[in-house]
Amino acid sequence: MTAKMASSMVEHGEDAFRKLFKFYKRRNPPPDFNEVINFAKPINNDKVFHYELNSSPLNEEEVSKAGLQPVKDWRAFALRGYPGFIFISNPFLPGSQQYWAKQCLKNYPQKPNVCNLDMHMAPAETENIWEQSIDGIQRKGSGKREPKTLLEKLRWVTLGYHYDWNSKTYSPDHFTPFPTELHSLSHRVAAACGFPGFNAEAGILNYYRSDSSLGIHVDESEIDHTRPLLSFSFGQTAVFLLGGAKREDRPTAMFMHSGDIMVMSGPSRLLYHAVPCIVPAPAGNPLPSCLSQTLKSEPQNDDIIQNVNEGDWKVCSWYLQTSRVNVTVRQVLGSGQTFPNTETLSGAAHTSMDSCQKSDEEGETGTHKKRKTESGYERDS
Ligand SMILES: O=C(O)CCC(=O)C(=O)O
Ligand SMILES: [Fe+2]
Repeated sequence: MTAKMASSMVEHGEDAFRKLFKFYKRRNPPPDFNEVINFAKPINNDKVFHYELNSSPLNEEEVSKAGLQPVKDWRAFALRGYPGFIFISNPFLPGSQQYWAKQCLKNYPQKPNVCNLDMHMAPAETENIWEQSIDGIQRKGSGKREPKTLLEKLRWVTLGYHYDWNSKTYSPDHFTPFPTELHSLSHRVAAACGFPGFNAEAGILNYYRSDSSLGIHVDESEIDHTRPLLSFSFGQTAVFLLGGAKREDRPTAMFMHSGDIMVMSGPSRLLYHAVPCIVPAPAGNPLPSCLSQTLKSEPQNDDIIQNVNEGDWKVCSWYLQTSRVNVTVRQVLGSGQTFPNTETLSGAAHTSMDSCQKSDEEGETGTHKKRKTESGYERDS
């Protein structure tokens, strides 16, 4: 292929990744999801194989405190051609996803964490996103058109080292404590996947409404790429596209359901990926059944998982009937590593900014891109 052909393909959005991204993003008529790998169903795909996890570094009690089944019962998969990529099909204990979903919707958007609303609202106005939204949500049943609540306007939240969407860097000057319970969950999942000592230092929560998408990108801002990137999803199902080391490589499509965990490590740590769409919920079944389950036994005081009260769950389940929350957890620095000096950082930022702008979906109105704006990695909603 000539360079001219390649650049014309990019201009017209015709490379394999863009083509598939647009295919799944289309709403009318809805796309055919036949080719999308569904890890929740018996696998009949040559690309997929069972992945053996290592349950020995963890005891059952430890994982159950975080709301996870014993590691030996997890259904973990790998994909041929993607070494280091691990997909764990909902390893959560019945009822425990409610706790994690509530943390994502009620607690993690709270200060000192940073969210998209902070970009154009005064700190006092984004102090109580949850409380401010409750009244509006309760009025919604009245039939009158109510304005969008802050919860519905939430697009992203950052934790720990707060990712700077403009410079595409983390900085030691912009750090707040990483939530301890999410650190514990991540540490345990990473250990089961062969990464003991994982240190959760940065988190990005993405809030997807039914028409949201996330553009093609690579997560390369972390300083140490030998540590895995973990991803947890709650709520509606998404189509996830996992591409190659080159932006235009043809991706593999898979469903990410509520409770699923993805680990991108080794050679897969720096692969291009995207979320072209949220899959419409089946008629009459707006909430995935794993989110309607309740805990089998009363949580103990030293458990991470706690009961979610009825009022809080009412709000969460209303929101999740039309939304998906994804949490990615990252270790930014290797052990003993420190941040490079600012000079080096700003140089690196320029390079990645340029490549990102070239590679994004021009003409896709508002698709959520890795070049983050106030509204997220540029999304549709
Ligand atoms: O929502 C997802 O599944 C992916 C999120 C993601 O790629 C990111 O936050 O970098
Ligand atoms: Fe990502």
